[in-house]
Amino acid sequence: GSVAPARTSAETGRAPEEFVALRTVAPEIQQDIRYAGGHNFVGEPIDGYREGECLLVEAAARALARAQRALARDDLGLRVFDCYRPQRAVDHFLDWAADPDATEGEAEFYPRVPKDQLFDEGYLAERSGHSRGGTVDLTLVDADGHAVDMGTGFDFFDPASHPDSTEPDPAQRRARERLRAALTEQGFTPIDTEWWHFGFADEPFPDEHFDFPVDRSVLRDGD
Ligand SMILES: C[C@@H](N)C(=O)N[C@H](C)C(=O)O
Ligand SMILES: [Zn+2]
Repeated sequence: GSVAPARTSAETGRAPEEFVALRTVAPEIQQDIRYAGGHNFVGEPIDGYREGECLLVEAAARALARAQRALARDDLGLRVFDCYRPQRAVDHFLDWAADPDATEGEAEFYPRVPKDQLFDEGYLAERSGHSRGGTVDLTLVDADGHAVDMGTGFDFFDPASHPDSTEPDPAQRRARERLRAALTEQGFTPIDTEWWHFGFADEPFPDEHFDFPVDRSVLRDGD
């Protein structure tokens, strides 16, 4: 008999088999998945985050595990804020950006850049590398597991968060360079606007933007 064609992720609502939970590959990496809860620039849980769990393509997860091991030799570690991001979450960001009355997060996250410029200025993307499963937002933690001071916080959309900004003090700038070195050594590429954002260069799905939910039950081993 004939073999049925493989059904796509869009048809099944499940993740391609390349996706894993970072927790299973690198349980020592801290996770604070901000879009699963209300402490983010929108001020509410973001569409598609059924749980606060870092999902990534396996090659990127293993590269992060190597970065974590290298940093541990200097009593440092990693904390991820976002990993795979469904397209419906990006669409939630777009809807939020179009609503001039939704300004709850302005003081904490974008006090100097008007929200209608966040996409044009490169702080948000209509088609994000996060939806391909190889991109991460993350910071350093110290030996006590506390976040290292990077000068600005995660998702502080502002020129001071540009990795090469001269606004942070020397220790903060060194911390950004340490994070950047740890990630680029393992095959990740930084961007110009956000010190916390890195894309895995050798990604298996360079042209896809997935929309399955953030939920371990969509993974190959999740049922
Ligand atoms: C929203 C922020 N955490 C981020 O990831 N920005 C980049 C540009 C993106 O949305 O891909
Ligand atoms: Zn990002």
